[in-house]
Amino acid sequence: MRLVVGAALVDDLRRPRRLLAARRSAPPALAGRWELPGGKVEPGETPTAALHRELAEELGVVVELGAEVVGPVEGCWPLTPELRMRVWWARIVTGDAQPLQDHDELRWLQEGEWGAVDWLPGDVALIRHMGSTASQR
Ligand SMILES: Nc1nc2c([nH]c(=O)n2[C@H]2C[C@H](O)[C@@H](COP(=O)(O)OP(=O)(O)OP(=O)(O)O)O2)c(=O)[nH]1
Repeated sequence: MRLVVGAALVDDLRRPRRLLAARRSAPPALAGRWELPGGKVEPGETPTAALHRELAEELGVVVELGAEVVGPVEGCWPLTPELRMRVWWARIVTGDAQPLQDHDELRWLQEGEWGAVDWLPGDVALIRHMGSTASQR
């Protein structure tokens, strides 16, 4: 089982309205679908260090992490039989997010429209959960 980390990048950690979605450019089976920026945790790396590294590589940003979006399986969100993801709310503190690596488009989704893009299948339940918790704040 491999651990993936992802960031729910939002405009405001206390009252999230806009969420950043990233469109994958590869591999062909996943290209064109939308995901949270992030990636696999490398051996010897902590999950949050991996997340900061991936966000710098993929988007060119430095972020502040907020609370973890705790998933239903040992705190994780199951993606595939081989992959699980841990997710943190996050806010950009330095930089302007650009699709530098792995993505060909970024989109800030407005409040109430977080489900409006074609998310990877493993993300659908997570995005629905995040939308409902965000709207309760
Ligand atoms: N980053 C990210 N990956 C996701 C999400 N949902 C989802 O199913 N995945 C899957 C897609 C990939 O199979 C896997 C993440 O691997 P990746 O290929 O992005 O990781 P990486 O950048 O570290 O790349 P590599 O080491 O495999 O080259 O998790 C998501 O929301 N964010």
